[in-house]
Amino acid sequence: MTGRIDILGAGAFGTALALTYARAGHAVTLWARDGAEAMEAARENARRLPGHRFPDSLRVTGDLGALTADLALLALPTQSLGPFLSSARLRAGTLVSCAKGIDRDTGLGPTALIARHSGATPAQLTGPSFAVDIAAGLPTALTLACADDRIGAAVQDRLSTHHLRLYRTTDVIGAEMGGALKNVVAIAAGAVIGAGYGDSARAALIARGFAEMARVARAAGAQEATLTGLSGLGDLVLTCGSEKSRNFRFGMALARGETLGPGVTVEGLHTAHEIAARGDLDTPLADAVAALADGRADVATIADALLNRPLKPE
Ligand SMILES: NC(=O)C1=CN([C@@H]2O[C@H](COP(=O)(O)OP(=O)(O)OC[C@H]3O[C@@H](n4cnc5c(N)ncnc54)[C@H](OP(=O)(O)O)[C@@H]3O)[C@@H](O)[C@H]2O)C=CC1
Ligand SMILES: O=C(CO)COP(=O)(O)O
Repeated sequence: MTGRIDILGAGAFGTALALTYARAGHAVTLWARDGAEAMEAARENARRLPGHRFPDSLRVTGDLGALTADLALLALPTQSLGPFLSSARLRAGTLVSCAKGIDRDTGLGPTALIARHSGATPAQLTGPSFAVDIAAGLPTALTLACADDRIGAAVQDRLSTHHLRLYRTTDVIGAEMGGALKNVVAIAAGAVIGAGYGDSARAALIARGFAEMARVARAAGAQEATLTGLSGLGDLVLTCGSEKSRNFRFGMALARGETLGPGVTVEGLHTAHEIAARGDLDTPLADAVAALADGRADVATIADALLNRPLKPE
Protein backbone atom coordinates (compact mmCIF):
# COMPACT_ATOMS: atom_id res chain seq x y z
CA MET A 1 0.00 0.00 0.00
CA THR A 2 1.45 3.36 -0.96
CA GLY A 3 0.53 6.71 0.52
CA ARG A 4 2.08 9.81 2.01
CA ILE A 5 5.10 9.65 4.29
CA ASP A 6 6.85 12.61 5.91
CA ILE A 7 10.49 12.40 6.93
CA LEU A 8 12.03 14.95 9.27
CA GLY A 9 15.79 15.39 9.05
CA ALA A 10 17.58 15.49 5.71
CA GLY A 11 20.79 13.88 6.91
CA ALA A 12 22.23 10.73 5.41
CA PHE A 13 19.64 8.40 6.92
CA GLY A 14 16.55 10.55 6.40
CA THR A 15 17.54 11.07 2.79
CA ALA A 16 18.21 7.35 2.22
CA LEU A 17 14.76 6.47 3.60
CA ALA A 18 13.12 9.24 1.57
CA LEU A 19 14.71 7.86 -1.61
CA THR A 20 13.60 4.32 -0.72
CA TYR A 21 9.98 5.20 -0.08
CA ALA A 22 9.71 7.57 -3.04
CA ARG A 23 11.13 4.86 -5.33
CA ALA A 24 8.57 2.43 -3.88
CA GLY A 25 5.76 4.75 -5.00
CA HIS A 26 4.99 6.71 -1.82
CA ALA A 27 4.57 10.48 -1.96
CA VAL A 28 7.41 11.57 0.33
CA THR A 29 8.01 14.98 1.87
CA LEU A 30 11.49 15.40 3.34
CA TRP A 31 11.89 18.24 5.83
CA ALA A 32 15.31 19.89 6.16
CA ARG A 33 16.16 22.64 8.63
CA ASP A 34 18.67 24.12 6.14
CA GLY A 35 19.12 24.06 2.40
CA ALA A 36 15.71 22.67 1.39
CA GLU A 37 15.39 24.95 -1.64
CA ALA A 38 18.87 24.09 -2.91
CA MET A 39 18.20 20.36 -2.53
CA GLU A 40 14.85 20.69 -4.24
CA ALA A 41 16.51 22.51 -7.15
CA ALA A 42 19.49 20.14 -7.42
CA ARG A 43 17.28 17.04 -6.90
CA GLU A 44 20.06 15.61 -4.75
CA ASN A 45 21.38 15.87 -1.18
CA ALA A 46 24.91 16.76 -2.24
CA ARG A 47 26.11 17.40 1.33
CA ARG A 48 24.89 14.36 3.26
CA LEU A 49 24.20 11.67 0.63
CA PRO A 50 25.58 12.61 -2.79
CA GLY A 51 25.08 10.66 -5.99
CA HIS A 52 21.40 9.74 -5.67
CA ARG A 53 18.92 11.64 -7.83
CA PHE A 54 15.57 12.34 -6.18
CA PRO A 55 12.55 10.63 -7.81
CA ASP A 56 9.68 12.92 -8.84
CA SER A 57 7.58 11.70 -5.91
CA LEU A 58 10.09 13.12 -3.39
CA ARG A 59 9.88 16.78 -2.49
CA VAL A 60 11.95 18.71 0.02
CA THR A 61 10.65 21.47 2.24
CA GLY A 62 11.90 23.71 5.02
CA ASP A 63 8.34 24.40 6.17
CA LEU A 64 7.01 22.21 8.98
CA GLY A 65 3.52 23.36 8.06
CA ALA A 66 3.84 21.50 4.75
CA LEU A 67 3.92 18.16 6.59
CA THR A 68 0.47 16.58 6.54
CA ALA A 69 0.99 12.79 6.43
CA ASP A 70 -0.41 10.66 9.27
CA LEU A 71 2.93 8.80 9.44
CA ALA A 72 6.21 10.65 9.97
CA LEU A 73 9.77 9.41 10.46
CA LEU A 74 12.16 11.34 12.69
CA ALA A 75 15.72 11.03 11.38
CA LEU A 76 17.42 13.53 13.69
CA PRO A 77 20.31 12.83 16.07
CA THR A 78 19.05 11.84 19.52
CA GLN A 79 20.30 14.92 21.37
CA SER A 80 18.24 17.14 19.02
CA LEU A 81 15.01 15.19 19.38
CA GLY A 82 13.68 16.56 22.69
CA PRO A 83 14.18 20.27 21.89
CA PHE A 84 12.92 19.73 18.34
CA LEU A 85 9.75 17.87 19.36
CA SER A 86 8.93 20.34 22.10
CA SER A 87 8.87 23.22 19.63
CA ALA A 88 7.73 21.57 16.37
CA ARG A 89 4.12 20.60 17.24
CA LEU A 90 3.92 17.79 14.67
CA ARG A 91 0.49 16.61 13.57
CA ALA A 92 1.23 13.00 12.48
CA GLY A 93 -0.67 10.30 14.41
CA THR A 94 2.37 8.00 14.43
CA LEU A 95 5.96 9.20 14.85
CA VAL A 96 8.72 6.70 14.09
CA SER A 97 12.14 7.56 15.47
CA CYS A 98 15.22 6.39 13.58
CA ALA A 99 17.67 7.76 16.16
CA LYS A 100 20.07 5.46 17.99
CA GLY A 101 20.87 6.99 21.31
CA ILE A 102 19.84 8.08 24.80
CA ASP A 103 18.93 11.69 25.56
CA ARG A 104 21.52 13.08 27.96
CA ASP A 105 19.20 15.69 29.47
CA THR A 106 16.55 13.19 30.55
CA GLY A 107 18.09 9.72 30.22
CA LEU A 108 15.16 8.82 27.96
CA GLY A 109 15.16 6.91 24.68
CA PRO A 110 13.59 8.33 21.50
CA THR A 111 10.11 6.84 21.92
CA ALA A 112 9.80 8.14 25.48
CA LEU A 113 10.80 11.58 24.17
CA ILE A 114 8.07 11.35 21.52
CA ALA A 115 5.53 10.36 24.19
CA ARG A 116 6.65 13.24 26.42
CA HIS A 117 6.48 15.92 23.75
CA SER A 118 3.60 14.86 21.47
CA GLY A 119 0.29 13.04 21.43
CA ALA A 120 1.45 10.68 18.67
CA THR A 121 1.93 6.92 18.92
CA PRO A 122 5.71 6.42 19.18
CA ALA A 123 7.64 3.75 17.30
CA GLN A 124 11.29 2.99 16.63
CA LEU A 125 12.97 1.90 13.38
CA THR A 126 16.40 0.45 14.02
CA GLY A 127 18.84 -2.27 13.02
CA PRO A 128 21.84 -2.87 10.77
CA SER A 129 21.71 -0.43 7.87
CA PHE A 130 24.14 2.08 6.48
CA ALA A 131 22.43 4.96 4.71
CA VAL A 132 24.62 4.41 1.65
CA ASP A 133 23.53 0.76 1.42
CA ILE A 134 19.84 1.64 1.70
CA ALA A 135 20.21 4.43 -0.86
CA ALA A 136 21.91 1.99 -3.24
CA GLY A 137 18.87 -0.30 -2.94
CA LEU A 138 20.85 -3.14 -1.35
CA PRO A 139 18.90 -5.76 0.66
CA THR A 140 18.42 -4.66 4.28
CA ALA A 141 16.46 -5.97 7.28
CA LEU A 142 15.42 -3.77 10.20
CA THR A 143 13.31 -3.90 13.34
CA LEU A 144 10.15 -1.84 13.77
CA ALA A 145 9.33 -1.56 17.47
CA CYS A 146 5.96 -0.30 18.69
CA ALA A 147 4.32 -1.02 22.03
CA ASP A 148 0.92 -1.11 20.30
CA ASP A 149 1.18 -4.23 18.14
CA ARG A 150 -1.82 -3.35 15.96
CA ILE A 151 -0.31 -0.02 14.98
CA GLY A 152 3.13 -1.66 14.75
CA ALA A 153 1.80 -4.18 12.22
CA ALA A 154 0.27 -1.42 10.10
CA VAL A 155 3.50 0.59 10.15
CA GLN A 156 5.57 -2.54 9.41
CA ASP A 157 3.41 -3.16 6.38
CA ARG A 158 3.65 0.41 5.17
CA LEU A 159 7.40 0.83 5.67
CA SER A 160 8.51 -2.52 4.22
CA THR A 161 9.66 -2.54 0.60
CA HIS A 162 11.07 -5.27 -1.60
CA HIS A 163 14.65 -4.47 -0.52
CA LEU A 164 13.91 -3.16 2.99
CA ARG A 165 12.38 -5.93 5.08
CA LEU A 166 11.00 -5.00 8.49
CA TYR A 167 10.56 -7.36 11.41
CA ARG A 168 8.27 -6.29 14.25
CA THR A 169 8.45 -6.28 18.05
CA THR A 170 6.61 -4.68 20.94
CA ASP A 171 9.87 -4.55 22.93
CA VAL A 172 10.59 -0.88 22.34
CA ILE A 173 13.14 -0.66 25.17
CA GLY A 174 15.12 -3.60 23.79
CA ALA A 175 15.18 -2.18 20.26
CA GLU A 176 16.21 1.28 21.46
CA MET A 177 18.85 0.05 23.88
CA GLY A 178 20.44 -2.26 21.29
CA GLY A 179 20.72 0.58 18.77
CA ALA A 180 22.14 3.01 21.31
CA LEU A 181 24.58 0.69 23.05
CA LYS A 182 26.09 -0.92 19.95
CA ASN A 183 27.47 2.51 19.03
CA VAL A 184 29.54 2.57 22.23
CA VAL A 185 31.04 -0.81 21.44
CA ALA A 186 31.70 0.33 17.86
CA ILE A 187 33.77 3.26 19.13
CA ALA A 188 35.76 0.84 21.31
CA ALA A 189 36.19 -1.56 18.36
CA GLY A 190 37.44 1.30 16.22
CA ALA A 191 39.94 2.20 18.93
CA VAL A 192 41.17 -1.39 19.04
CA ILE A 193 41.79 -1.39 15.29
CA GLY A 194 43.18 2.17 15.32
CA ALA A 195 45.66 1.17 18.02
CA GLY A 196 46.80 -1.82 15.96
CA TYR A 197 45.60 -4.50 18.40
CA GLY A 198 44.22 -6.62 15.55
CA ASP A 199 41.16 -8.65 14.59
CA SER A 200 41.35 -11.17 17.47
CA ALA A 201 41.24 -8.37 20.03
CA ARG A 202 38.32 -6.80 18.16
CA ALA A 203 36.38 -10.10 18.27
CA ALA A 204 37.00 -10.39 22.02
CA LEU A 205 35.85 -6.80 22.48
CA ILE A 206 32.67 -7.37 20.46
CA ALA A 207 31.77 -10.43 22.56
CA ARG A 208 32.49 -8.69 25.88
CA GLY A 209 30.78 -5.59 24.51
CA PHE A 210 27.66 -7.61 23.80
CA ALA A 211 27.73 -8.92 27.39
CA GLU A 212 27.89 -5.30 28.62
CA MET A 213 25.09 -4.25 26.26
CA ALA A 214 22.92 -7.10 27.52
CA ARG A 215 23.62 -6.17 31.16
CA VAL A 216 22.59 -2.55 30.66
CA ALA A 217 19.63 -3.30 28.40
CA ARG A 218 18.23 -6.05 30.65
CA ALA A 219 18.38 -3.69 33.61
CA ALA A 220 16.27 -1.25 31.59
CA GLY A 221 13.73 -3.99 30.84
CA ALA A 222 14.85 -5.26 27.43
CA GLN A 223 13.97 -8.78 26.30
CA GLU A 224 16.69 -11.31 25.43
CA ALA A 225 15.28 -12.08 21.96
CA THR A 226 15.47 -8.43 20.97
CA LEU A 227 19.08 -8.15 22.09
CA THR A 228 20.13 -11.12 19.96
CA GLY A 229 18.09 -9.84 17.00
CA LEU A 230 18.69 -7.27 14.27
CA SER A 231 18.57 -4.22 16.52
CA GLY A 232 21.14 -5.58 19.00
CA LEU A 233 23.57 -8.23 17.81
CA GLY A 234 22.83 -7.55 14.14
CA ASP A 235 23.71 -3.87 14.35
CA LEU A 236 26.65 -4.56 16.66
CA VAL A 237 28.25 -6.84 14.09
CA LEU A 238 27.72 -4.32 11.29
CA THR A 239 28.96 -1.28 13.14
CA CYS A 240 32.01 -2.90 14.71
CA GLY A 241 33.13 -4.38 11.40
CA SER A 242 33.01 -1.55 8.90
CA GLU A 243 34.75 1.75 8.32
CA LYS A 244 31.46 2.97 6.84
CA SER A 245 30.44 3.47 10.49
CA ARG A 246 31.10 6.93 11.90
CA ASN A 247 31.25 5.53 15.44
CA PHE A 248 33.89 3.01 14.37
CA ARG A 249 35.87 5.69 12.51
CA PHE A 250 35.62 7.98 15.52
CA GLY A 251 37.17 5.25 17.68
CA MET A 252 39.95 4.71 15.16
CA ALA A 253 40.65 8.44 15.10
CA LEU A 254 40.70 8.67 18.91
CA ALA A 255 43.28 5.88 19.13
CA ARG A 256 45.47 7.66 16.59
CA GLY A 257 45.17 11.09 18.18
CA GLU A 258 43.17 12.35 15.20
CA THR A 259 39.69 13.85 14.89
CA LEU A 260 36.77 13.46 12.48
CA GLY A 261 35.66 16.58 10.65
CA PRO A 262 33.05 18.92 12.18
CA GLY A 263 29.37 18.10 11.84
CA VAL A 264 29.82 14.31 11.89
CA THR A 265 27.13 12.57 13.94
CA VAL A 266 28.69 10.22 16.52
CA GLU A 267 25.80 8.99 18.68
CA GLY A 268 27.90 6.56 20.74
CA LEU A 269 29.88 9.35 22.34
CA HIS A 270 26.78 10.73 24.11
CA THR A 271 25.56 7.24 25.02
CA ALA A 272 28.94 6.30 26.51
CA HIS A 273 28.90 9.42 28.68
CA GLU A 274 25.31 8.75 29.74
CA ILE A 275 25.97 5.12 30.73
CA ALA A 276 29.29 5.95 32.42
CA ALA A 277 27.63 8.78 34.39
CA ARG A 278 24.91 6.46 35.70
CA GLY A 279 27.56 4.33 37.38
CA ASP A 280 25.01 1.80 38.67
CA LEU A 281 26.23 -1.23 36.67
CA ASP A 282 29.55 -2.78 35.66
CA THR A 283 30.21 -1.00 32.33
CA PRO A 284 33.97 -1.05 31.69
CA LEU A 285 33.64 -0.36 27.95
CA ALA A 286 31.32 2.62 28.28
CA ASP A 287 33.59 3.95 31.05
CA ALA A 288 36.65 3.42 28.82
CA VAL A 289 35.09 5.14 25.80
CA ALA A 290 34.07 8.13 27.92
CA ALA A 291 37.57 8.36 29.43
CA LEU A 292 39.26 8.06 26.04
CA ALA A 293 37.01 10.68 24.45
CA ASP A 294 37.56 13.08 27.37
CA GLY A 295 41.34 12.62 27.15
CA ARG A 296 41.45 11.20 30.69
CA ALA A 297 43.33 8.10 29.49
CA ASP A 298 45.01 6.84 26.32
CA VAL A 299 44.28 3.54 24.60
CA ALA A 300 47.33 1.74 25.97
CA THR A 301 46.47 2.66 29.57
CA ILE A 302 42.85 1.58 29.07
CA ALA A 303 43.86 -1.71 27.45
CA ASP A 304 46.24 -2.44 30.35
CA ALA A 305 43.54 -1.71 32.90
CA LEU A 306 41.01 -3.95 31.11
CA LEU A 307 43.50 -6.81 30.79
CA ASN A 308 44.56 -6.52 34.43
CA ARG A 309 41.05 -6.90 35.84
CA PRO A 310 40.60 -9.94 38.11
CA LEU A 311 39.93 -13.18 36.22
CA LYS A 312 36.31 -14.33 36.44
CA PRO A 313 33.82 -16.78 34.92
CA GLU A 314 32.54 -15.85 31.46
N1 LIG B 1 23.69 7.22 8.62
C1 LIG B 1 23.33 5.96 8.85
O1 LIG B 1 23.83 5.03 8.18
C2 LIG B 1 22.30 5.65 9.89
C3 LIG B 1 21.91 6.57 10.84
N2 LIG B 1 20.98 6.25 11.80
C4 LIG B 1 20.60 7.17 12.84
O2 LIG B 1 19.86 8.25 12.28
C5 LIG B 1 20.05 9.43 13.07
C6 LIG B 1 20.45 10.55 12.13
O3 LIG B 1 21.69 10.17 11.57
P1 LIG B 1 22.18 10.65 10.14
O4 LIG B 1 21.06 11.00 9.24
O5 LIG B 1 23.12 9.64 9.66
O6 LIG B 1 22.98 11.96 10.57
P2 LIG B 1 23.54 13.13 9.67
O7 LIG B 1 24.65 13.71 10.46
O8 LIG B 1 23.81 12.67 8.30
O9 LIG B 1 22.34 14.17 9.61
C7 LIG B 1 21.72 14.68 10.75
C8 LIG B 1 20.58 15.56 10.27
O10 LIG B 1 19.88 16.06 11.39
C9 LIG B 1 19.75 17.47 11.24
N3 LIG B 1 19.70 18.10 12.54
C10 LIG B 1 20.64 18.05 13.51
N4 LIG B 1 20.22 18.73 14.58
C11 LIG B 1 19.00 19.23 14.26
C12 LIG B 1 18.07 20.03 14.97
N5 LIG B 1 18.31 20.48 16.20
N6 LIG B 1 16.93 20.38 14.34
C13 LIG B 1 16.69 19.95 13.10
N7 LIG B 1 17.53 19.20 12.38
C14 LIG B 1 18.68 18.84 12.97
C15 LIG B 1 20.98 17.88 10.45
O11 LIG B 1 20.77 19.12 9.84
P3 LIG B 1 21.99 19.92 9.15
O12 LIG B 1 22.34 19.14 7.90
O13 LIG B 1 21.39 21.24 8.89
O14 LIG B 1 23.11 19.91 10.15
C16 LIG B 1 21.06 16.74 9.44
O15 LIG B 1 20.19 16.94 8.37
C17 LIG B 1 21.14 9.08 14.11
O16 LIG B 1 20.55 8.79 15.33
C18 LIG B 1 21.79 7.83 13.54
O17 LIG B 1 22.32 6.98 14.54
C19 LIG B 1 20.38 5.04 11.80
C20 LIG B 1 20.72 4.10 10.86
C21 LIG B 1 21.72 4.32 9.87
O1 LIG C 1 23.66 2.77 12.79
C1 LIG C 1 24.31 2.61 11.80
C2 LIG C 1 24.32 1.35 11.04
O2 LIG C 1 23.29 0.50 11.43
C3 LIG C 1 25.20 3.71 11.32
O3 LIG C 1 26.32 3.70 12.11
P1 LIG C 1 27.15 5.03 12.36
O4 LIG C 1 26.23 6.02 13.01
O5 LIG C 1 28.27 4.59 13.22
O6 LIG C 1 27.62 5.51 11.02
